[in-house]
Amino acid sequence: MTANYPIMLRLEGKIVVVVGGGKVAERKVAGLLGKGARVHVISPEVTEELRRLVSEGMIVWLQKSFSENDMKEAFMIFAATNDEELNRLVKNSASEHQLVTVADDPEGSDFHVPSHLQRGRLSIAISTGGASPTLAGKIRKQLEEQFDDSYEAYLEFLFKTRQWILKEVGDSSLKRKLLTAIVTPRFLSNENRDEEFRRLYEELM
Ligand SMILES: C[C@@]1(CC(=O)O)C2=NC(=C\c3[nH]c(c(CCC(=O)O)c3CC(=O)O)Cc3[nH]c(c(CC(=O)O)c3CCC(=O)O)/C=C3\N/C(=C\2)[C@@H](CCC(=O)O)[C@]3(C)CC(=O)O)/[C@H]1CCC(=O)O
Ligand SMILES: NC(=O)c1ccc[n+]([C@@H]2O[C@H](COP(=O)([O-])OP(=O)(O)OC[C@H]3O[C@@H](n4cnc5c(N)ncnc54)[C@H](O)[C@@H]3O)[C@@H](O)[C@H]2O)c1
Repeated sequence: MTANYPIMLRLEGKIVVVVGGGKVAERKVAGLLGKGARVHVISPEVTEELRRLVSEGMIVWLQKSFSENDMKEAFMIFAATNDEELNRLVKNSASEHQLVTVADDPEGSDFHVPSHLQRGRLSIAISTGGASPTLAGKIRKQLEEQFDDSYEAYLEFLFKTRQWILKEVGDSSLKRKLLTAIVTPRFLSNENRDEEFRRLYEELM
């Protein structure tokens, strides 16, 4: 088996085409919301939830059967109909430069959607390479407990404080000590991180 290459994609302004409007399409669309993508759903029928998103202007629905022209501008394509042959046609109609995932053919897909959890700037993705999406979901739930909501504020502190250290601290040994110290329990579970950082800085200076 050839290993997959994991990346975090930025979809701002990109057109993402979802062919099919059923339960799977609905889940994939849910994962795309808030990522800046322009989502186009191509399907004669869509679920109630997808209709709601259309009426709120969150996604565009082309109420029709799939044709090749529908995906000319697409950066990324989800073939998610309940028709195996049609899903394969979608894959074969795409250019080599378009990323296509086929809902019922992991081996024939360019990428898989991983299970995912987000805590502000922290993003954790889990993939089983198509072996068991259920296991991926189970691991996500375990990680959601380990990395709880408090990580969002902690990551903001790390971001801001790291930027400050990189800009203000010239001495490379002190810089390394500070960057290591902020990633310890002393800062993870602390209400007054900024104050604690000032104390640490004075200790190490
Ligand atoms: C992670 C997640 C993301 C998302 O969908 O956003 C996701 N599937 C999720 C759930 C889920 N999917 C299925 C079940 C029913 C139980 C079961 O079959 O296990 C459940 C469980 C549920 O519903 O809870 C059925 C299923 N899935 C695929 C097939 C086709 C096949 O295997 O041939 C079939 C059989 C269809 C049939 O019955 O014929 C294929 C794919 N599903 C993937 C992703 C990609 C591989 C990811 C990986 O392996 O890591 C891949 C390859 C392609 C892709 O879609 O990108 C999301 C978990 C969210 C979470 O809980 O966090
Ligand atoms: N990848 C995954 O995570 C995953 C999970 C479960 C199931 N699946 C597979 O995904 C497929 C879809 O499952 P589902 O539960 O969403 O099915 P569904 O029956 O709920 O939806 C199918 C959708 O395809 C649309 N469709 C049918 N013909 C079309 C055409 N010619 N052009 C455009 N749209 C068309 C229908 O209107 C409908 O909206 C199945 O093959 C299933 O095996 C994948």
